[in-house]
Amino acid sequence: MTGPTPGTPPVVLTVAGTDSGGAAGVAADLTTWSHLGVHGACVVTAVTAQDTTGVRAVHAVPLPVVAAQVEAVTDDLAVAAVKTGMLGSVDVVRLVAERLGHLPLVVDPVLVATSGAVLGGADVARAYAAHLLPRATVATPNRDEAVALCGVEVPSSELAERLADTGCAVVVTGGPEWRAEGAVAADCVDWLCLPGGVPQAVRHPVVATTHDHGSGCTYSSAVAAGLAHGRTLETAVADAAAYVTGQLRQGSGWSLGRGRGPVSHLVPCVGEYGVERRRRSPR
Ligand SMILES: Nc1ncnc2c1ncn2[C@@H]1O[C@H](COP(=O)(O)OP(=O)(O)O)[C@@H](O)[C@H]1O
Ligand SMILES: Cc1ncc(COP(=O)(O)O)c(N)n1
Repeated sequence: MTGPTPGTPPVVLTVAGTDSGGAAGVAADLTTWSHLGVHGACVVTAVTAQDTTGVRAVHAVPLPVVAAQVEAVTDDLAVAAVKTGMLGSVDVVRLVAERLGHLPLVVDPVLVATSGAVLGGADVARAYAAHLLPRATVATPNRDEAVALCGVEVPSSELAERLADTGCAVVVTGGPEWRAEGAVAADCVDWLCLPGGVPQAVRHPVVATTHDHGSGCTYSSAVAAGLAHGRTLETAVADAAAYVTGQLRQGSGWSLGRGRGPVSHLVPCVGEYGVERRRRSPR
């Protein structure tokens, strides 16, 4: 059997919702992947009418249409990694677990938007814990989502440790903790824990910005790109933090929208922010 032609990019699939404001969801995933040298395929689970101030309406794509998109992609393309964003229903969580759970899988358990809108209820949180986290390579909840998944308010390091007991690696991201403290700390801290391991702090510089809508989607997509390029989880997580920090910095002087503006999805500023534009996979 012959492999792909040299230079052919790995394929990464997002299963996620759309954000009409272009900050989060499928838009964030595909732009991140175009910067990080992977080809992005997309299965749309929900259409949201959303801007920087909130979510006005959600239309769930019917389950058979979600399933047909999954089939169309997997029948034709060699998917190297999958990333999930807003799944929105118990049925879609189960579908992803059944049809895509055998692939390298980054699960961003989207339950609450930056604006506070609920994008997945308690039943969806339970379905993630029961069906999807045990099959994931890594889950990347923010602190609020980790609390919803665990059902307890404990420090982020402990949330990561508890969730890793479901069988996947976990990164509890730290952006909102920093915002809640109301003061500008020097570092953002994400907590990484491997199953059976000890939580490790992944630190990166804080960016003072109100343009952070979509940062969680951007981060988890960057992790999936790293895995698709064959990097270790630790390297993929560190690279993703560097990437999202650069994109947050690039948009920090912007004034887009009346709420929390989009994280920059423009091409990374290579020299200024120290972010490599593209690293070729050694295929
Ligand atoms: N102001 C910030 N400065 C630097 N990094 C940030 C900032 N806000 C979020 N991040 C980083 O962005 C990534 C996504 O985190 P987070 O904002 O918690 O996701 P979500 O959008 O799901 O709430 C994490 O690596 C987090 O540390
Ligand atoms: C369709 C969709 N997917 C994901 C998010 C979460 O992103 P954020 O936490 O930045 O609001 C969102 N708001 N909308």
